[in-house]
Amino acid sequence: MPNAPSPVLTFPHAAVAQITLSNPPVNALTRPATRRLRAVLLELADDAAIRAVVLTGDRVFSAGSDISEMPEMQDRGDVLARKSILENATLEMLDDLPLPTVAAIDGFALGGGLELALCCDLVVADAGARLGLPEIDLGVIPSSGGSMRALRRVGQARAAELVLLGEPISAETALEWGLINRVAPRGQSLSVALGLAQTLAHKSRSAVRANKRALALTFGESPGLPAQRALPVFEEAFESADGREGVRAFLAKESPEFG
Ligand SMILES: CCCCCCCCCCCCC/C=C/C(=O)SCCNC(=O)CCNC(=O)[C@H](O)C(C)(C)COP(=O)(O)OP(=O)(O)OC[C@H]1O[C@@H](n2cnc3c(N)ncnc32)[C@H](O)[C@@H]1OP(=O)(O)O
Repeated sequence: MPNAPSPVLTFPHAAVAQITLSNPPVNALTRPATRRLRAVLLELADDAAIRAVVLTGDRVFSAGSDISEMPEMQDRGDVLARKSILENATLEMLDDLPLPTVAAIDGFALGGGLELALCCDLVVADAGARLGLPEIDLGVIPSSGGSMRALRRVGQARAAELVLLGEPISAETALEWGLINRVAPRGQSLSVALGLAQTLAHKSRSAVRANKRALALTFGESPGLPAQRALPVFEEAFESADGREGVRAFLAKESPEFG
């Protein structure tokens, strides 16, 4: 998808929209891409012809937030605050979209990439894909509700393993844990996701909305609210000596030396 602004919006089937993260080589999530995703979500929410959405990545899903953007934010709290608010609001928009959403994960979904995928109603991963929340190895935490969304899906013990060990898990383990819905044969996650989206596109629009709202209410509040409460925790870790060391070391391709 040369030159198309990421994420790229296409319409593979009648009533189905496909959003493709496209920022080679790892589809790192940049602030411009976040703003574009917001615009795309607003467009789809108002498009009566669209009845289901698939979110995927070009070749891989995403390695998470663009770490190269981070040093500036660690020096400028105002930029960090704007980024955090923008990202949380964007993920909540995806969470609350009045359309069924399906994530198709190929390669890996790490950090903010997994946080993004977990905002979708259903998640399909390619066999052999890797999913994780490795922010601890940068000296920080998932900042946009990934911990809370993972906790809702897999429970305390396994969510703690994801965020404290920071080690990616396989698609098969993610399915066993209840983090995702389907493991597709290699190379088929997108086609499986599009198949689910076509089925969902034939459901009652109002009943889909009501069922999404009922699921969200079951937990008492949108995952975005605890994420907002956790923002000070994220910002403190992000601006700490270890947060700076984690980002520095990654960009320098060195092992971090945490305090
Ligand atoms: C459409 C946008 C919507 C946005 C919606 C809102 C945003 C939601 C997110 C909000 C989240 C906020 C808090 C979240 C924070 C994070 O996500 S922190 C980042 C977490 N991710 C990681 O720690 C992964 C780091 N990368 C890796 O582990 C590996 O690179 C890999 C992905 C497993 C790939 O490994 P490998 O195949 O060996 O290739 P590499 O050589 O390591 O990498 C290739 C090049 O890509 C660069 N790169 C990799 N990851 C990132 C990254 N996250 N940001 C920026 N750049 C990255 C890497 O440096 C290499 O670059 P070059 O050396 O220049 O080739």
